[in-house]
Amino acid sequence: MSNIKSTSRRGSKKPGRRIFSGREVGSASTNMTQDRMGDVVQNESVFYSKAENYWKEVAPTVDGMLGGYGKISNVDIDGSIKFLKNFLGQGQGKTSNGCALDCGAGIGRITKRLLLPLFNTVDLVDVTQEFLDKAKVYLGEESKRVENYFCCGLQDFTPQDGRYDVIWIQWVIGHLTDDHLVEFLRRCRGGLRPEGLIVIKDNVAYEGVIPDDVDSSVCRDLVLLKSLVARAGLEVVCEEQQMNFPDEIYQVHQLALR
Ligand SMILES: C[S@@+](CC[C@H](N)C(=O)[O-])C[C@H]1O[C@@H](n2cnc3c(N)ncnc32)[C@H](O)[C@@H]1O
Repeated sequence: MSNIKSTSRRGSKKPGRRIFSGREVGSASTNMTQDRMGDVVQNESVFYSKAENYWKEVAPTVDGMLGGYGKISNVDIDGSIKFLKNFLGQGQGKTSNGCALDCGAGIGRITKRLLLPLFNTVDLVDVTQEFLDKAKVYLGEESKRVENYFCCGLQDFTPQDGRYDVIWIQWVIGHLTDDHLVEFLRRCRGGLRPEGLIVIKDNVAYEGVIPDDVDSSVCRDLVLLKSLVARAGLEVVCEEQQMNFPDEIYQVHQLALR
């Protein structure tokens, strides 16, 4: 979720975004659902610059990060804590609690409530400088355990080799083209420590690729998302749907990748 907004079949919205022009996004009747992202993104540089401009206008608040759905933040974070704790610990196959990377971090909503409580240090990366500036205040005293604020598009970002135990990527993959997402995930593999984990948590379409012209993003179905994950040489080791979100928003899935 580049934002939270409307899905096709049940007319849902995605956290992180409004309903598209006040109507269902990507419903079959609007003829906007596509099979491939290439059909949607015709001009890459326009796709990225439109998204950057969109986010520059968004308030640096939890509600802004979640497209007016700030009320779901607690449920989201609780679900993420439960999911992530399955993998953390000491010993064979367990992921350590050294350093995490928050991708498309925004003001640090996830860093504050999920990552800083579980990891010794956290880095943030986001394309919007204003959000990273706000994060330094929003994270308060605990911001002293943030080592880096990288202002960079994920399509251009390379995590430092072997630095991270967990790379958390939430509500941002829709802002990357298919090829850039695959390449970014490959670079993330290089950024992992032994037994490190990548988590994608995002909106999932029922079928096809649903574009959002307002924030310049897409929502992919699970089949496509998993095919991109596989192209990056990663395996889905656990998958779970986030429950207890409002009915009108997209389904949100969390995928643990190694
Ligand atoms: C829906 S918000 C989600 C923020 C955060 N992940 C959360 O869940 O609270 C999307 C974030 O992605 C960032 N973003 C958009 N396109 C990006 C890109 N290409 N690379 C990195 N960040 C991007 C925006 O600036 C914004 O902070």
